[in-house]
Amino acid sequence: MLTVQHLNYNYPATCGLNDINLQIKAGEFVCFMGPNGSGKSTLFNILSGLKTASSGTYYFNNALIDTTFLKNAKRRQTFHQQVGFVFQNSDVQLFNLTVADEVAFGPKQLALSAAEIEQRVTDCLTLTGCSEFRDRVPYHLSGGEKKRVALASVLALNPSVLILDEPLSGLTPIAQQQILDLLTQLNQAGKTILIASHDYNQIKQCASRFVIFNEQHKIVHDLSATDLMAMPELGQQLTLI
Ligand SMILES: Nc1ncnc2c1ncn2[C@@H]1O[C@H](COP(=O)(O)OP(=O)(O)OP(=O)(O)O)[C@@H](O)[C@H]1O
Repeated sequence: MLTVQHLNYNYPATCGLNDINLQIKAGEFVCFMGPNGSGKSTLFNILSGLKTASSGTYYFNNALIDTTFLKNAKRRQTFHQQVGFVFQNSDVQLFNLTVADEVAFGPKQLALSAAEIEQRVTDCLTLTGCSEFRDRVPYHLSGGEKKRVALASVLALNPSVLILDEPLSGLTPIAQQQILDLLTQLNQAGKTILIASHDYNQIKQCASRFVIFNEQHKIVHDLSATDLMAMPELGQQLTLI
């Protein structure tokens, strides 16, 4: 479904990603871990089409996602429908005056009927437990509520892949568990989930695969949750990241 080959990304003064190779199949739940600045957000920006690689290739469902692909408005829109991105900072993502408008924003770009849009909004707010604050200003919500609204707004496009950049950071344990339960439910319903997290003990309850970066912006481990569980020393290292 997603194939990345020899991918590099260079910021003006520093390396962002260093020869990344990755293949992700539909239905996987993959957790990306690594020290601060190791490249997780940079990779997520590329996988979600917000940046393009400096070199190397990224294929989504056999389409090469490069600047030429992303310049085509129709293809770009279809791609963004299929690959949803929940940003690390919800305030960057939420810009509408009400929660309901926020969730309706994506479907409105798809030329759906008003009834279909309302149905999607209601369904996504229910799924994420946000119905009770549908008329509130997103900016005034708590961190956990904002995160669930951001997720609802992405789900409203019904993407097959969900990419979430540290969705648990800054949330209370209860809010974290709500997000994890929701992601598990979405994965069981067939969504492919890619998540960045610093909390191995928490994420190991739901991820089936772990991709670990090092400080040189390279992938140093790519292994199943089962294989990782058989490596207690590595598991211990991950709890310290
Ligand atoms: N906008 C930017 N301009 C210049 N350098 C950047 C920019 N964004 C990231 N970098 C650099 O690219 C490298 C990878 O950063 P990235 O944000 O992808 O790491 P990360 O693994 O997501 O980190 P964290 O866990 O702290 O979120 C780092 O060296 C970082 O300083």
